[in-house]
Amino acid sequence: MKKDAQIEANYQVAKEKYASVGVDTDKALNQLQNISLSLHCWQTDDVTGFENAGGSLTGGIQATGNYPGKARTIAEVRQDIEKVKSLLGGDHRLSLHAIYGDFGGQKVDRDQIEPKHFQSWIDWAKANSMKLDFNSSSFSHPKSGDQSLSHRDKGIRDFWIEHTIRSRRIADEMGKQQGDKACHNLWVHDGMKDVAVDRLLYRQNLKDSLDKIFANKFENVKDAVECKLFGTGLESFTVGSHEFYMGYAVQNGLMATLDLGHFHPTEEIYDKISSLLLYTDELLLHVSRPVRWDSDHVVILNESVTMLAQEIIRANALGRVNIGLDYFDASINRIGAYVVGARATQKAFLMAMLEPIAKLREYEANEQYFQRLALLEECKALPWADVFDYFCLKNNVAVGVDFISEIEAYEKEVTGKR
Ligand SMILES: C[C@H](O)[C@H](O)[C@@H](O)C(=O)CO
Ligand SMILES: [Mn+2]
Repeated sequence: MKKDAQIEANYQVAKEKYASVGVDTDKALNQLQNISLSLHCWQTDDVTGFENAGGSLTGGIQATGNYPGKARTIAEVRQDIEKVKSLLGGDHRLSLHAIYGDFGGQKVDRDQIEPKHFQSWIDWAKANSMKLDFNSSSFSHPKSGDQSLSHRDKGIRDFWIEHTIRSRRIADEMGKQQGDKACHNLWVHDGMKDVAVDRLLYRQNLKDSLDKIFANKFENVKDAVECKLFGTGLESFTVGSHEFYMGYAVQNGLMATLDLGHFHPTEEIYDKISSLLLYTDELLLHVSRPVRWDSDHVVILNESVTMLAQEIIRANALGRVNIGLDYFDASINRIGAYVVGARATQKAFLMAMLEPIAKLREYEANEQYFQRLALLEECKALPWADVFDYFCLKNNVAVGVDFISEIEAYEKEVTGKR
């Protein structure tokens, strides 16, 4: 049998198997088609950007490894993203950091960035049927130090307030031109390496800076604030903790950003979804993979991601969750890393959408807990991978392991020559 015909035949068998437990695979495929991941531009170049290409990455984050082929120019970042896009079914967004502006070789400081520095991105995104999201960048700058928006020095705080207001304005312009609100994510690394005694002061400063930043509403922006447990070199105190930002988001009608790597090592973010969504309209996710710390390993189909997707689908919250990716691995082929993580996220959502949720709910309501557990276990072995292959086939993107050779060819022709 020809390969495509085999995929179709496998899908028909899978469809029947799922139908026997009350699941409509065609419906799940339609839902998956409409999930837009926000691809993070920084996987292409190890969070370097175009403001200070020779500078080091600061702010408690690290991209480890030195695999050849890192993107060095805007053209190369775009070329890589176009390649990634060609290997993913569905329509996806791109999340840009403020350091990725098209500065035309000029030195433009962070408190000077303007929408015009991102116009070529807006045009490129439009030409590639992508929508944009945006992030202010507090790291890798002489004024970053250990604190930015919470610094004791008002001059430093004002610099970062100006940067963040400008970043929101850029997101607004993106949202306006693409006819769809852009998510703006605010994460700052602020903290201390050793015991802090005046935690309240720094948190008051951060709150005051946020009040100034969010004093204006931008019509085309969905604002999010991202907490963190700690950064490297800032292990003892993080000003923007989960409680801090959760309180701020709820009080001010913003989104909280949940990054899988920003919590205690055994803490899972899936269980935060149904609590947070009782108090905020929407959420932003940073799908990542922590290994012992916020190491930003490539996302794989692990329990944290499958449980997160399940919780979102079970809570009927797909329309209230913005799904961003956030990992950067410089030790393996970067495009391969990008695609593995994005596909793993799509697979997790598909698996969640293929759950026989009505039956599981019925068991739970009847206190039939053995039956609930048994069906959950059986679901793991249902042929979801055949449904995913069919999704790729229908989208005309590489099926199964075929994307490996496509990425090898891209390495040979493009990234390997950089
Ligand atoms: C580039 C960063 O990873 C990103 O802005 C932020 O979301 C983060 O997760 C920092 O740890
Ligand atoms: Mn993040």
